[in-house]
Amino acid sequence: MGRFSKMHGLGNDFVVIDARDGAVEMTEARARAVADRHAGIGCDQLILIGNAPDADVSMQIFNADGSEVEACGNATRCVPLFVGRDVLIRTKAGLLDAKSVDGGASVDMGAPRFDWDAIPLAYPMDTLTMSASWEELPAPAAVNVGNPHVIFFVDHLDGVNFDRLGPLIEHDPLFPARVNVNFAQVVGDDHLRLVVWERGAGLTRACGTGACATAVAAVRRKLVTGPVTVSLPGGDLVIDWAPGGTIRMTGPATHVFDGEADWDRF
Ligand SMILES: N[C@H](CCC[C@H](N)C(=O)O)C(=O)O
Repeated sequence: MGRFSKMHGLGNDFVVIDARDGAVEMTEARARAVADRHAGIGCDQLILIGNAPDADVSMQIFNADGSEVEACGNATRCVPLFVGRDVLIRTKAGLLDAKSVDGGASVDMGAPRFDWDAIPLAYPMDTLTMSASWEELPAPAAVNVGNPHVIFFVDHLDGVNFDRLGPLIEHDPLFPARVNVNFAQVVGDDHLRLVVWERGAGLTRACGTGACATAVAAVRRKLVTGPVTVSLPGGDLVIDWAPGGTIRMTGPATHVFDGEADWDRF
């Protein structure tokens, strides 16, 4: 039997498995089965916390579709709560420093990347204003914050067909690793609204890396000045970034319940 915690960041929910005392073999199929909201435990992402030679813990991230990915902002804020102290976390995207704050955590998410082949895109392109468009959407920006994001700034979020445009863009061949699709509206000089269609998970109530990527793109386009409040359907995050620096994300983290499961049954 293995211990897990059900946790979430603004309603973006996770099954966090403790693999520090014994390895848990995670496959795409097993991650999908655990994440299944009818036949499994149910989550947007499955998080495996293990040991690391160069950090307090390691973190592996699996989307609900089973795909293993490099970064998850909302889950990163849950790790100090899960471990019980401030932690340095080894991830596929690098070392992340996560510190508990009242009701959540503040995380240094590292430096954003903008080169077309770092997003990645299938061919060279300006990533501040991409020479690509989808139906009525304006030309987007693209940012990698450990994982790939494309960001559309629209005048009004109401009326955007997320369920149709999200998967269409997620799977566009311009994005060889697929992409997280961010739909943003500027509501103040330090305030954004954001809805995210997540790669491998679909519409979620919040996306931490999406908030980071969108705030960075908005600062680059001079649409806002930092620190930026990003209002997602599940609540607000504060993102602080200036050109040349790393991204500081601050926001809630919630522990719901603990459980035990026999992972060989999934
Ligand atoms: N769907 C993302 C991973 C989870 C990101 C999100 N839940 C967050 O809080 O950053 C991807 O495939 O890159």
